[in-house]
Amino acid sequence: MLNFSELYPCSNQARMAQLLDGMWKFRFDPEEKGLQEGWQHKLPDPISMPVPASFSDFFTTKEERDFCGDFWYETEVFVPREWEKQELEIRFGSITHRASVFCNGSLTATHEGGFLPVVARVTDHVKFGEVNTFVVKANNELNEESLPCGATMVLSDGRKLAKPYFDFFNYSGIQRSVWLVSKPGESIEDFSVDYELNGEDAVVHYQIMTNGDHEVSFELFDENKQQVAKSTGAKGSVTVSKAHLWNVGKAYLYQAVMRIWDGETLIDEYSSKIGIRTVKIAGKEIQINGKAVYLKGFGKHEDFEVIGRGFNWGVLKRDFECMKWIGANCFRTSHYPYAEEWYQFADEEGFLIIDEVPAVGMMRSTRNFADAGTGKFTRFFETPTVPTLLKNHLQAVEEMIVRDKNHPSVIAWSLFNEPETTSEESKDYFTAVFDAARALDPQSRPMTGAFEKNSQPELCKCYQLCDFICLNRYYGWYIKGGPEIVDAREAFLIEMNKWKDKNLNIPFVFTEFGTDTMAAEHKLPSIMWSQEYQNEYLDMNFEIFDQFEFVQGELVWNFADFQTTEGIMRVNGNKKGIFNRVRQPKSAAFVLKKRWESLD
Ligand SMILES: O=C(O)[C@H]1O[C@@H](Oc2ccc([N+](=O)[O-])cc2)[C@H](O)[C@@H](O)[C@@H]1O
Repeated sequence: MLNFSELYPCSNQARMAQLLDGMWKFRFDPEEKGLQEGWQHKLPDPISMPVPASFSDFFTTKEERDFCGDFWYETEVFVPREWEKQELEIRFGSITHRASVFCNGSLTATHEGGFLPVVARVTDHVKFGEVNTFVVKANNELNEESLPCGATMVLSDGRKLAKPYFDFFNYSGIQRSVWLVSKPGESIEDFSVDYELNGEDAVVHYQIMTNGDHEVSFELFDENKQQVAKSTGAKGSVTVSKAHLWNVGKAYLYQAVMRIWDGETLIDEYSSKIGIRTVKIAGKEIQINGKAVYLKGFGKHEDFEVIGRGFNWGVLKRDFECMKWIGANCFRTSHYPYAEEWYQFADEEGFLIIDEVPAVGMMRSTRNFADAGTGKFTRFFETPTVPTLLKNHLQAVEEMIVRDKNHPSVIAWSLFNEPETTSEESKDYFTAVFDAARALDPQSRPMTGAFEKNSQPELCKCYQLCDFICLNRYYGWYIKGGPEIVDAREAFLIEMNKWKDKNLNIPFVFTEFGTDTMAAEHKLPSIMWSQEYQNEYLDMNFEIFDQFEFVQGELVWNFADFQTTEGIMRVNGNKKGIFNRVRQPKSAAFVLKKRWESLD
C-alpha cells in the first residue's frame, strides 16, 4: 500500500491545485555538501532552471550537461490563509532518479525512482498567509539496484559519470509538472473502475478509497454533461444503459464525480474522465470490447531538443498528430512510465498504450544494444544487489499501476525491457514481479514484457509469465544487416517457426524492430543507414509478420530519433526514428502510412 495519494491534481469546490511550473532556482552539488551547509533552507548562489525540463541540454559545458551526482532545486510559493483548514501537498510528476523534498527546511518526503510521482505532505511545515520555500535535493546516479540499471564511474578529475546499461541519455531533473494541492483532511485518496458489457448496457464497478468513514457518492456524466448513473457507498456497481463505449480511434469519455458527504455538507470531491471498454486476450487475439485489434505504432521516448525529457504539451500535440497521420493506434511507453498527460491525451484520442516500468538494463552492459542478441550472459540476477533491485522494481510496478489503472488507453502492463531471461534466477525474479503485479490491477489487464533476441523459444524461462509475448527483434540490422538481409530473413523465419511450433495460442507483438537511418542519406542501391535501407528492412519484416497469424501488432523502434550516451554505435543519438528528432518524416514514414492505412 502506498502511503500517499497518486490522484492527479484537480480543482473544485473542495480542492485547489496550483501549478508551480516556471523558472526555479538550481545548484549542482558535486561535493555533496548541501545538507551539511543547510541548502535545504535556501540555496546559496543559485542559478536559474526551468521546470519541467531536464537540466542537461541548456548548458554549454560538458561538466554541466553530463553532471552526475546531487543537484538541488528551490522555489518560493505564497500559501493563502484560506487554505489553513486544508491538507497541503506538493506533488512532482517525477524527480529523476531520487529525491528528498524539504518545506521551509524540514524534510517532508523521500522517493526512489525517477519516473513516477513524488508526493510530500507539507501541512505541518507550511506557514499560511506567507511565502514558503520548497527545496528538492535530487540525485541521478545509476547503480544495479536502481531502475533503470546502470553504473556510476569516477573520472580522473574526480567527476562522476553515469554509465547507463540502456540506450537513452540519462536525462535528469524535475522533468514533469509540479503542483501545490490543497484538499480536505478527510479526502478521496484513490478510486478504481472496472467494466462489464451486457448487450447495449455497461456495468461499471467502482471503488472509492477514502481516509474517513463518511458517506460516499459516485456519479457518471456523459459528454453532454447529462447524469447517466448515480450510486452511494464506497464500493458498488452502476448500470449505464446504451453505453457509449471507448474505442480505438473513437474515444468516448464519461466524467466520474465522487464525493464525500457529512449529511448535506460536502467534505471532498474528486472527478476524473473514464472510458468504458474491456480488454481481453482471447486465444491469439487482443480484444477491445470483444473485437480483435491489431496494434500499429511505435516504441517512443520522452525526448526532444533543448528540454530533454521535460514534459511539453506542444511536443505531445505534434507527436499525436504525426501518429494519427501515419495511421498508428498504439505506443509503448518505452522504457519508463511517461508523464500523466500522455495517458490523458491518449484517452481523448482513442490511442492504446502498453505501459512500461523502468526495468531496463538488466543485463549489465553499457552497450546493451550491442550485446543484446550476441549471447552475452552476465548472471544479472545472481548478485547481492538483486533483493534491493526487486524491492525497487515492485515499488515502481505498484506506483505505475496505482497511477495509471483508470486510463482506458492503457491496455497492458510491460514489466521489463530486454533483461536476461534464460537463468533459473531470472525466472524466480520475474515470477515475483508478475505475481505482485497481478494482484494490483482491478481491470486485470494483460501483463507482458519485451524480450530481446537471447530470449529464444528454447532458452527463455520467462515468456511463460506473459499473457501475450512482446519481441524486440533486429534481423537485418544488428543481425545480418545490409547485403546479408536475405540471410537475416531466413534466420528470422527459423525463430518464428520455433515460436509457432510451441502452439502457445496467445498473441505476439513486435515491440521493437528498426534500423538507424540518417534523415539526409539516400543511396541506390540501398546501404545501411540510408533511407532506402530502412524501407527495405521494414518491408522484409512486414512480409514475415504477415505469415504468422499469431502476430497481432507491430510497434516500430522508434517513433523519433532520440538522444543517447555518446559512443561508436551512435551518431549524436539513436537514429532509428521514423521521424527525425524535430518530428519531420523520413521516407519510411510514407511506407508505414501506406501499410497501416491498408490494414484497416
Ligand atoms: O538498439 C536499439 O536501437 C534499441 O535496441 C533495444 O535493444 C536491442 C539491441 C540489440 C538487439 N539485437 O542485437 O538483437 C536487440 C535489442 C533496446 O530495447 C532499445 O532501448 C534500443 O534503443
